[in-house]
Amino acid sequence: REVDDTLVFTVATSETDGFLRYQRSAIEYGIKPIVLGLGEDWKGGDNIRYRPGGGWKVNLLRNALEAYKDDTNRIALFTDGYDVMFLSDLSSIIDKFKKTDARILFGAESSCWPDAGLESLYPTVESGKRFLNSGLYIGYVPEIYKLLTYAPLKDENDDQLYFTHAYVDDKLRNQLNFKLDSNSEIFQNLNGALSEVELYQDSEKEYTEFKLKNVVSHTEPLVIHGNGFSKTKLNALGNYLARAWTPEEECRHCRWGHIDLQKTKDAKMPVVLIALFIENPTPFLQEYFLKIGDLEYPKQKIHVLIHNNVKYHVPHVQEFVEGYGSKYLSLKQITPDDVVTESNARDLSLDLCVQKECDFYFSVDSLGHLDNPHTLRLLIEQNRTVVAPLLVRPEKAWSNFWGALTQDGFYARSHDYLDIVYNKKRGLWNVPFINTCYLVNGTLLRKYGRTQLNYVKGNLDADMAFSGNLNDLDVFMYVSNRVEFGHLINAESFDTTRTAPDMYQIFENGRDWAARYIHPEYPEIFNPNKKPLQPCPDVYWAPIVTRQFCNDLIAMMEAFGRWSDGTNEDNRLTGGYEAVPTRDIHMNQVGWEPHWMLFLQKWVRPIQEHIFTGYFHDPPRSLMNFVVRYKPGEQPSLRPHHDSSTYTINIALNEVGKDYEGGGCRFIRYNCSVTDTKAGWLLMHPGRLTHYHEGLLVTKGVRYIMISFVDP
Ligand SMILES: O=C(O)CCC(=O)C(=O)O
Ligand SMILES: [Fe+2]
Repeated sequence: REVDDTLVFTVATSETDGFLRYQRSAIEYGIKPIVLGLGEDWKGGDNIRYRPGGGWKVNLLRNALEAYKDDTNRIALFTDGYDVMFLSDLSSIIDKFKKTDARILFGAESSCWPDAGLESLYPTVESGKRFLNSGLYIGYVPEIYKLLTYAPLKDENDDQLYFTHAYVDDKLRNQLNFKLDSNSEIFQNLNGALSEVELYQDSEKEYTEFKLKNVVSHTEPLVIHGNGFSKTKLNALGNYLARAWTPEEECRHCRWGHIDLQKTKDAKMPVVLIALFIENPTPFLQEYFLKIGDLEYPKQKIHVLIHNNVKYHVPHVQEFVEGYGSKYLSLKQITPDDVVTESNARDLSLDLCVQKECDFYFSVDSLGHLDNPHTLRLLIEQNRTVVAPLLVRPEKAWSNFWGALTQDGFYARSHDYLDIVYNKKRGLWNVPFINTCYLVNGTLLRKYGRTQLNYVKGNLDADMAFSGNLNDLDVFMYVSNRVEFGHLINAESFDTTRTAPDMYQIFENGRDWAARYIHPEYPEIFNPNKKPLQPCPDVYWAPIVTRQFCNDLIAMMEAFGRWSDGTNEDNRLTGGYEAVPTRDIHMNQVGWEPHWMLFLQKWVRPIQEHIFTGYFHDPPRSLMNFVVRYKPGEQPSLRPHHDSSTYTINIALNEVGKDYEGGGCRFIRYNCSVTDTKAGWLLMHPGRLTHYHEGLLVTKGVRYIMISFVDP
């Protein structure tokens, strides 16, 4: 049959990511291209725009067609191999070709290249594109053979120019019945036509798939060519086309090449170099390291390199190195004292990976929290040259990839960016820019030396330089959101001149703040099967914050140090007078009032609503929020009083019996005391009338509590 007799040719010297995509699209539509040049050195010259370009392609094809040159009815289809995808089966392509009545049909484009001087020789067209592109063509073998032999062509000469000369020669064009596919009935060259193409869902077949339509010519092209500067667009379209992603089956190309390591013995697992970069002060760095340490992957297969550029973080790095360092195959540190730039450190880490004969290179910046301990294994199993786990700032549209680029290489939003970031679509996405965390196959590092693959490119930041260089090398960068991998930290307002700076991160990094500072048993108070603890009548008792919270809050106050003097005069208050003074520091004195108010709203108010039912006040109001210090010789107790509050919370910040002796709170009307307070637990009680109370005598050590008079 005609379809079976049709010869499909491409030229590819190596199996680049683009070539694999080409082959997969061919398999999808049952097309079996003959690949010319595989494994050979490229002999087609340095033709960037039409790579792979060059006369060599033509000469290879001529040799391959020699045997068929007299087959009058045999058809041959030629496509480039690195930047092409099939969008349909061969019979549709042949049907459309036959309708053109041409014996040779080339794809068309809007610019006359490489010799713009030939423009005037081109015949005009009724509609569509006027100029020839040599990336895609089809024709009957005898005519194609004549075209390939009409003049001599050197390997390094330009093939497009060669074909153009033939086309603009009226006699030869007519003799060969040589036409251009000006309206993209079959061939869509993307360069210069980016705004003409759209994806659409074709639901006519057995199942829905994404197809391409040209909205200018109203055609549905069957082969697409991401020539020249349009390759990022082809990469974006390629996430859907050729059934890579379908509405029914979602990410079909996720399964291509996927490997399974779940049953692989530890000793057989690939060797990974994990490169950790702390380039700027970063909140929640201890948790970042814990998550690295918790990755479910044999540490005996992991080399670690840490580049820390921040003095403030030296103890955090040290903690990780002491806790985990000896478990890894090796661990190397570049410290702030070494004064190595980010790009240099990153380049060095690639070199180290090669030196260590790594199978994979895994880079994780301090902003990337890998909450999923399987991340490393899952990314290896995905089996791509470069793949990043999607990381997003919680609740924000800020992520570690860009879906599209502007002309000058900066961020542009792609049509599906938000769908991916919000996980409305899950899959594996070929994108032009990634950062923060990614896995690179070690073969890539061995294929390209550090002069080609590195973190330097003009004045660009290291991450943009790396992505730019990968783009230049035609290496695909995938980002995966097949599962949740983790999230991004926001370090924009992190101020390490403060004491306990992470405590101030409740707004920017709320999720991490809560994970570190909210007591893990906080939710228990809402457990319907449990009765809230009530040590005295209408005095409730519940865990709310962690020990770290308590320690950090004390540290903040002690670093500030200006405890009130315990007299009745208090110029911090509007009236300037305090009837029952304590030695204390207010939250607003350490710049922590807004943070505390959010804490009251998010974690204290729900307890109040749960316990004292029917009272609602959201957000809670509180003018008096302070830490009290009791100690013998200063102020060891507090005389009986009412609080000016609807309800009061009183959080113990340190431990009786360890940090101090005595202390506690006595509710006089009930003759009931809470003396076995627990650090991180709050007492909640009404402020007035019934709950007349006093602070009991501290006999030894220092007692700290945190007080708020809510809704005064
Ligand atoms: O020492 C205590 O636990 C009570 C403190 C108190 O009542 C207050 O600061 O208003
Ligand atoms: Fe009080």
